[in-house]
Amino acid sequence: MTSLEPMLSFTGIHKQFERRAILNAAALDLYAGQCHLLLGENGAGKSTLLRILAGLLKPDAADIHFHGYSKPTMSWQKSRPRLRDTVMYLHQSPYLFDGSVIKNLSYAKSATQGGSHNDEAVAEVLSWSGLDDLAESPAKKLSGGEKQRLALARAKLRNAPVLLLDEPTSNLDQQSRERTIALLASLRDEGVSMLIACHDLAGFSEIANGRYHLAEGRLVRSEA
Ligand SMILES: Nc1ncnc2c1ncn2[C@@H]1O[C@H](COP(=O)(O)OP(=O)(O)OP(=O)(O)O)[C@@H](O)[C@H]1O
Repeated sequence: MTSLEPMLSFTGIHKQFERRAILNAAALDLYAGQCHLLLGENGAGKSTLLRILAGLLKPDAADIHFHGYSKPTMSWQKSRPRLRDTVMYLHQSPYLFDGSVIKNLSYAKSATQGGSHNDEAVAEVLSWSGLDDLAESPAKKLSGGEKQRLALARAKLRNAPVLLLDEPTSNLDQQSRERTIALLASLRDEGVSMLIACHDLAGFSEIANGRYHLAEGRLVRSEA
């Protein structure tokens, strides 16, 4: 599922830390059902950008346009509540609660939909992520790859239209990396818009529709 018009556009993103420009008039579009990679050296500003896009970090300036939404381009501040509803940011090390895998999923669902424990949707994402056998295991004891899959299962439950992922496969072995990438491909095919920060293509090129390269505060886009 692809669409020619972006669902979300950011322009004029500026961010400085201690007078150093990390983002300098950066601009970026996100499309339903498309996956873009965000490439850049260590310290280029990838995590900073993702946190701004997710409504978590205030930029010095940024204009945001939600396509198909009646309001015109808005400032980051005004867009923030809508960004928080639309965009989900997944950390490199997923943040998990004490308690079982299923508790982590049930909580994720109830946070937005008031759902009950162990319902059909939770069972479905457990199966989707290949975590059925670990449903009752403590989430914090999972391997790195299992934690990533749990984070993706939670994201699927929440139905976030946009997912931002910060190095989701770093420190994973080949098999876990492939399983994670397969889940990402499935989310993209369901219409989720994705932006994945990574240092190199690291296996993502097969699911990417295009790339943004961040260097010296500027984002340069290229197609896959
Ligand atoms: N709160 C802050 N205060 C000052 N400087 C910061 C702050 N947060 C990030 N930085 C600096 O901004 C730059 C960009 O950091 P960021 O974490 O966004 O880079 P990155 O591209 O994600 O790096 P990596 O690939 O190593 O994760 C770095 O030089 C970092 O030290």
